[in-house]
Amino acid sequence: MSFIQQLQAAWQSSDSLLCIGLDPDLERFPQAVASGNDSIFSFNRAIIDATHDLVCAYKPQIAYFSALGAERQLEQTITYIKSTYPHIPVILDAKRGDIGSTAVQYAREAFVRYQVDAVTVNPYMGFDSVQPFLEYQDKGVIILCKTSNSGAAQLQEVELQAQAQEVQAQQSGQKGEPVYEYIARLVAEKWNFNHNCLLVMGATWPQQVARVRSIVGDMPFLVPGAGAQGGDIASIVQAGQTAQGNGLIISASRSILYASAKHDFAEAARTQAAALKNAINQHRTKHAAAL
Ligand SMILES: O=c1ccn([C@@H]2O[C@H](COP(=O)(O)O)[C@@H](O)[C@H]2O)c(=O)[nH]1
Repeated sequence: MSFIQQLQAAWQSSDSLLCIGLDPDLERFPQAVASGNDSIFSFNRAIIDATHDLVCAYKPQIAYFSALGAERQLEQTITYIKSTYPHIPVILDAKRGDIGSTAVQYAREAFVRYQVDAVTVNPYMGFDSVQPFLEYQDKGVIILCKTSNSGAAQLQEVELQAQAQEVQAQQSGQKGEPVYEYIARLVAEKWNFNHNCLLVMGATWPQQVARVRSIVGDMPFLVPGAGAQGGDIASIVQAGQTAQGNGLIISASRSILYASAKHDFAEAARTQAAALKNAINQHRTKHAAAL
């Protein structure tokens, strides 16, 4: 089964577009969890068990594990999801991008070592840096397009103009195409030959999400920035959903993981996740509960 098919099945069975980001930060763990062995895995497992019926995906961010030398606990977390809730796709947020020979190793790291279903990739170094990922036809390759952070505008909003037309365009005051739109077009028209590409579109940019939706058709978007970064749920769902009422993997990490710093953290995470799932569904034109 391809990643896109797996995602469609997960959207349908969970009736949810919500993804929970697994960004385990020891300093924010409840004391009883932080002091145990394998505390990162124990924390993640409690969150996963409390929320598995509310999500269409989980998204571990690799830096939170590798910074502590806790790759073993990342493997344990992924294996736990795959063995206990095999219908839930796992997205590794790694934002890899390097020359082709190194990209081959990054793709192996994600898809062979960690066995995840999809990985985030930075397109800045061009096609040869993304190609090794695209060759894993049944895996998802989620390419940064318009990221959720405020600094994203510094590069991704820069307007491009074809050189021959540049002077004419400047004279007429005509605007060029922003970099993020160019990336969206490039991915949709040239890189998606295996039908395994998705785009990262930050929840903090609803206008840009609507614009890119009009360029790439039904290509799914990973939408980080709901929750702690303040992305507006109504605007993002209205801007990004497809005619089928899906097309979005809306991700939140800290607002769910750290809803409580006490012994009831997993229960509090469930309450937050359920509220976010329901808020998203309120703005979907079509979803299972409404049919
Ligand atoms: O554009 C992007 C791409 C990735 N991220 C990642 O998502 C989570 C967001 O965490 P919150 O606590 O929900 O803010 C984090 O792992 C980022 O590395 C992003 O924020 N924006």
